[in-house]
Amino acid sequence: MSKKPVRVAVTGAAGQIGYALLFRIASGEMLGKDQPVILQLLEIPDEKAQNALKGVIMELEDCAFPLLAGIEAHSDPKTAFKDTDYALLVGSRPRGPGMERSELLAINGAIFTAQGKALNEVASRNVKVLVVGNPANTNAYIAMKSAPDLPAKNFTAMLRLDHNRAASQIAAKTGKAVAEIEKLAVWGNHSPTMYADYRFATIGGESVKAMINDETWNRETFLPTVGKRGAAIIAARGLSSAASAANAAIDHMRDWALGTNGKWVTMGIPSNGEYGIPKEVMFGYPVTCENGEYKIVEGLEIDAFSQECIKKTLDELLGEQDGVKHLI
Ligand SMILES: NC(=O)C1=CN([C@@H]2O[C@H](COP(=O)(O)OP(=O)(O)OC[C@H]3O[C@@H](n4cnc5c(N)ncnc54)[C@H](O)[C@@H]3O)[C@@H](O)[C@H]2O)C=CC1
Ligand SMILES: O=C([O-])CC(=O)C(=O)O
Repeated sequence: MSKKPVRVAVTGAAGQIGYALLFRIASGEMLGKDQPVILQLLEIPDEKAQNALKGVIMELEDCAFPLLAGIEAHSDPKTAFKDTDYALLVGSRPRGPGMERSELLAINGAIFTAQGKALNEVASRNVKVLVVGNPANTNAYIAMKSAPDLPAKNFTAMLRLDHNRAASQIAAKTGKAVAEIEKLAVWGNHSPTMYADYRFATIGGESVKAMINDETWNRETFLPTVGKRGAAIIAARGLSSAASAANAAIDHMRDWALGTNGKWVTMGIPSNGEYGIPKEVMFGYPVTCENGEYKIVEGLEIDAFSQECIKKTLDELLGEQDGVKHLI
C-alpha cells in the first residue's frame, strides 16, 4: 500500500538554493523513494518573486514526478506552514563578497521571528525544522525561541555543508574515498569559527589523524579551508554556494528522518548542556539518528586545542544570541 503524503514547506523557493533543492525533494531523494510529498512553497509577497515561483512550479509539474502529490504557492508563512511535517527555512538574503555571515543578522533575523511564530501556530506538532538561511545557527535559535509551543529539539541549523566539506578535504588529503570516512565531527557555528574535528575519524577502521599525521596541516590548511570555503565560492562564482547547500539540506533531513545506521553526522541542534555548552545554544554537534530522532555522540575527549576552538565558536554564538535579544 502506498504511504500517505507528507507536507514539506520550503521558504525562499524561487531562490538559488530552492532551485537546486525542490526537484530532489520531489524525486524522493530526501524522504525516500516510497514517500509521496506535498510541497508548500513560500516566497515574499512581491510580484517578481511570486512570478518566479510560478515558473519553478511549472517546471516541477513538467517533471511529472510520481511522488509529487501536490504543490502549493504561498506568500504568507501562516498558510505555507499549515500542518507541515518538514520545514526547510532557506528564504533570506545571502551574503556578497567581503561580508561575514553574522552581518546578515540585522537583515535576516526578523524573518525567523515571524516564521517561528507561524510554525508555532499552524505546523504539525512533530514538524522537523531545518534553518539554512544565514547566519543559520542564530536564525534557528530565533525561530525556536519564537515557537514556545513546539519542542525545542524540532529546530535545527545546517552544519552539514561544513561536515561534507571537511570530509571532502580529508578524502583528498588521504587519497581515500569520501564514503569510507566515519566519525567526523564539526562543532559550533556555521561560520569560519566552526571546528572541524577529525581526531576520532576513521577510514576502513584506521585512524585518520594517524594517517595524516600533520598537525600543521590541520591547523593551517584544513581548518581555514573548510571554515572559509563559503567565501571562496562567493569569490569564484560571484554568488554563494547553492547546489552544495541544497545537497547538504537533503543530507541533513534524510538522515534525521530515515536514520544514519550508527554513522556520525553533524547537525546544529539546541544544546542540553552537553560538552559544557549552555542550554539552548544552537550548536554543531556530532550526532547519530534513529527513528526520526537525533542523539549527540557523548563522552568524546576534548583536548586543550579542541577546547580552545570550541570556546571560540561558542563565544561567537553567544555574542550573536545577545545581539538578537530584541527579536525574541
Ligand atoms: N547554512 C548553510 O550552510 C548555507 C546557507 N546559505 C544561506 O541560504 C540563504 C538563501 O540563499 P540563496 O538561495 O542563495 O539566496 P537567493 O537570494 O537566491 O534566494 C533567497 C530567496 O528567499 C526569498 N526570501 C527572502 N525573504 C523571504 C521570506 N521572508 N520568506 C520567504 N522567502 C524569502 C527571496 O525572495 C529569494 O527568492 C542565504 O541566507 C544564504 O546565505 C547558503 C549556503 C549555505
Ligand atoms: O558562505 C556563505 O555565505 C554561504 C554559506 O553559508 C556557505 O557556502 O557556507
